[in-house]
Amino acid sequence: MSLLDDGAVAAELAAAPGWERDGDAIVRTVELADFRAAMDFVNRVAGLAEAADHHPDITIRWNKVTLTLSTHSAGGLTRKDFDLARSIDAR
Ligand SMILES: C[C@H](O)[C@H](O)[C@H]1CNC2=NC(N)=NC(=O)C2=N1
Repeated sequence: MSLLDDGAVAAELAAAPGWERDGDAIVRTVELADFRAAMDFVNRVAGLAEAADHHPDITIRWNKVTLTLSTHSAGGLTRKDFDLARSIDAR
């Protein structure tokens, strides 16, 4: 999986509202109704991550879930990150 250059990252981000670049990663925080809803969301993300064999870093703070995506094997952002971001956003 090849790294996206800055222009390609900017174009992908423009089509992925809610996601922001943070260095070699993209980050999104989703706010749910409460902790249980946050856990349900995380479990849906887990299913998508396993299906894609691509796994976000996940931080849970009561009703807020922060997802951080980067392709560790490539050392930065690839299509895999944006493909997973889109599939998460479709839920
Ligand atoms: C063997 C397996 O395909 C790799 O370890 C996968 C698993 N999940 C992964 N997730 C992420 N975010 N980056 C990776 O490079 C990665 N590699």
